[in-house]
Amino acid sequence: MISPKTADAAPFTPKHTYSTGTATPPIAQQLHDAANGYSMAPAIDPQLYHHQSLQHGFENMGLGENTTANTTMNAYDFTVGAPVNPYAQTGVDMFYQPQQTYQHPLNYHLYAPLAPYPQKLQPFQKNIHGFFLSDNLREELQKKIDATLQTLPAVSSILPPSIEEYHQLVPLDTSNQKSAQVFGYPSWAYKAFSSEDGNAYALRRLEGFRLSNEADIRIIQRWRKVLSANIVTIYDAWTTTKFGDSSIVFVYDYHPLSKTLAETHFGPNPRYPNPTRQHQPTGPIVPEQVLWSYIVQIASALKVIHSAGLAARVIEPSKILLTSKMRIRLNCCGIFDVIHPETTRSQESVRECQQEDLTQLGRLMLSIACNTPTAIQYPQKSMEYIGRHYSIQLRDSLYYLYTGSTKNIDEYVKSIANQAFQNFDSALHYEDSLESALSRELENGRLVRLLCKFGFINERPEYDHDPRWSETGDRYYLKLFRDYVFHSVDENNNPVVDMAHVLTCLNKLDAGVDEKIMLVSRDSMNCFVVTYKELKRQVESGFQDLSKSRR
Ligand SMILES: Nc1ncnc2c1ncn2[C@@H]1O[C@H](COP(=O)(O)OP(=O)(O)OP(=O)(O)O)[C@@H](O)[C@H]1O
Repeated sequence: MISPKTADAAPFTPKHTYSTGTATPPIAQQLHDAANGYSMAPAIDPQLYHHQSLQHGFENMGLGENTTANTTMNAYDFTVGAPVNPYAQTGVDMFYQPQQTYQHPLNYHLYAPLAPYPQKLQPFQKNIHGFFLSDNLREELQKKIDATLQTLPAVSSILPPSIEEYHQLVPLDTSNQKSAQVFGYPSWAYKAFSSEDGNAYALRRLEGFRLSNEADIRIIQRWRKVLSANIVTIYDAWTTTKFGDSSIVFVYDYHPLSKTLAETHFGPNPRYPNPTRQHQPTGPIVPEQVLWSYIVQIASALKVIHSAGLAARVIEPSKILLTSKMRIRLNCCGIFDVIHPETTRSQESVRECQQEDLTQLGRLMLSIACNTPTAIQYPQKSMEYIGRHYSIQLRDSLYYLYTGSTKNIDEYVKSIANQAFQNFDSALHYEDSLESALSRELENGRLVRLLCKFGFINERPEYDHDPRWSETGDRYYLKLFRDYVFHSVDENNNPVVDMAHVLTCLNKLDAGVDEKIMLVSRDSMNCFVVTYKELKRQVESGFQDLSKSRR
């Protein structure tokens, strides 16, 4: 449960800043403040500013301790964040803005969207997507959370309630027909929660496996250190009899809602359906860009694995996970090294396995490009097909791989460097769009806290007889402000449901800006001109009063 104290978080107090580089406000601003009857906010002390603004972030999260004016931390103690003047040594720094002229603190009530801008809008236009995550991304993330938290009480009678530190097992397999094709043992995948850290993990169980030598499992310690964005990280392995047989279980990161490449390309609902459903290559359906992206990502994983003196040995369509948009990861790494330890005992056999990884990569990509898992059985036809529909670079690259002509991963990575750069560029574009999406959510947590305070204060029955809330009382504005924000009507008396208006008003209230608004009484007989600053003061004092009466 979130403590009600969270709403107690220190309010956001922007300070006046002026670009003259001095602490004195411009005359126009002084007149404006005087006319409004407000005293000046304290001038910025550069010694304090940086620390305060950092601290402010924590306070706003309801986590911080109060800062005091005696803080002695020097803003320039922070090497990161202090701007560097590139002209300082050359004597041509007159065009370089000194630090004091930056407008600090930032105007938190203003939204400044980050590129890329999907739609061109006029400066005064805003749409709801400018404030929140896109529906698609939100839905995807929410579904992932749902899948992570899902439990299946119905299976609790079939599966053990816990194994080692893991409990609440949920089967991940999409069918209960198990083949032993890949590992030689039927394998099962489960999601489970760890009681040590509360996180979800994927457990991979090989049914009927007996470990003959305890030392064989130690290789997992080496695999734990193999970290790559294209590998599902492994954590642990142990044998167990809790399933009613002798099984071995491997613990991996859980990636909710992932699909294997087999499910994606050859499953019942393939992403690029083969129109004839025959084991023959068909039309150029999988875009070449997708193929290169897979190749580059798998090559990147292999580079890390081979550099660690290991071999992947699971370049199989059913053992590669598509964990989000165009993101693939090698799954089940390390299992073969435990169940067939003989192949890891000499450098020569490891090298053979590494060579086999490259051949398997060629076979895998051949089958995906030809849209059929059996493409490798017709190498001639498949290559002709690829030659007809894809670039020469792709055709040659696959040919060298699956025929075993590529000597090692380093050589291969060099040969696909141009594709790796393209892939890198796409990844950076995607990162930009995610960062832009993140910035839209930035202020929303703050607004929720403000709304909570507002909810605590407004329309409390015990205020009914409080003179401060009566039509002549000083809190009356808050009531009218609530009407102004949420209950406006248009000229035809229809409700105005405008999220942008609500968010803009709340942001200005939170920042306590000097802007004035006109509030009209419910009977339209009176109107009041009041600043957000004044309203903010009233929200704070209303909330403080409530908090005091709580104690
Ligand atoms: N680490 C993981 N995180 C999330 N989901 C996973 C993870 N590992 C596997 N899965 C999911 O579990 C399901 C079963 O995976 P599995 O590797 O057993 O595939 P399979 O097609 O059943 O292969 P096989 O026939 O070899 O068992 C797949 O849908 C896969 O996406």
